[in-house]
Amino acid sequence: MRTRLVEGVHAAGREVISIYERDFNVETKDDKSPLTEADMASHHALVDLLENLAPEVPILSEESAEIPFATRSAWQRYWLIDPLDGTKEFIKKNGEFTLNVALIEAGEPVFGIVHAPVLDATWVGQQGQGAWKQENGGALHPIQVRPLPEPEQAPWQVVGSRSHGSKEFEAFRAGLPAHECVSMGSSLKLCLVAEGKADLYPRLAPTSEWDTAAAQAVVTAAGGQVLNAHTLEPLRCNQQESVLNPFFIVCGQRDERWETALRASLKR
Ligand SMILES: Nc1ncnc2c1ncn2[C@@H]1O[C@H](COP(=O)(O)O)[C@@H](OP(=O)(O)O)[C@H]1O
Ligand SMILES: [Mg+2]
Repeated sequence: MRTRLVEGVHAAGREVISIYERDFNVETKDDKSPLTEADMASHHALVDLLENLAPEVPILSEESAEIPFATRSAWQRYWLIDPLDGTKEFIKKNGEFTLNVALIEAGEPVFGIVHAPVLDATWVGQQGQGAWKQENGGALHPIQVRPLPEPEQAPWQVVGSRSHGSKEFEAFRAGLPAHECVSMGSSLKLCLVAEGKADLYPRLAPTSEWDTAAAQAVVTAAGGQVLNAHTLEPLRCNQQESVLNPFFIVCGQRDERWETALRASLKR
């Protein structure tokens, strides 16, 4: 099943690339966010894939999200997909966009695939099994989060959005010890933490559950955590009518030094 899912997501990625490499239309959705032909092509390819592989499991996609909470709150397990995360990066043609497929069980992302077709990289995480990365057509290899370095050994690596910063994010950084900040689009930021290339991704700005679920499964299977920035409890899906996430932070380990900076940034 895992192999067929990864192959299917790669096939959807090839459809996305064929649109990326030519001129494409950009529409504006009701929430003012952009939508391209590629978002819809990927949505249809992924829905076909999942309906073929597991017809009994319902699907919630960013591009077909009008399912009332009264219906989906009864779902014990479902697929949650973001066919194209980082649409702004897709339009800017910087390659920093991803296809995202998560399996949610009782609100918890237990399996996830994140695929970046231009970068030819895929991350997979499965609860109880582990996390892996595949790049440049090679085999899947195991990944894990890294221990938080002591600041005198190496600066912490902090990742932030390329297109959606916030004053809370800047306030958080101001309270940290020595660190470097890298900007990146889409769910790739969570994957950087999962593979031990970054230490923290504070997302102190809005996102939706489909933006994070697949990569949360990768991060947690790699030994890290995706925590509500206020409660420091793991993010859960499908708990309420709104699909918006709370502000959150992605980390390898909890540590009093960044928790103090986080509390201070949220009080301002
Ligand atoms: N005001 C807002 N409300 C909800 N989600 C938002 C938002 N502004 C940005 N996002 C989410 O942030 C994602 C991009 O994140 P980043 O800036 O880290 O690349 C977008 O994904 P899409 O590209 O799938 O729409 C979008 O879902
Ligand atoms: Mg998205």
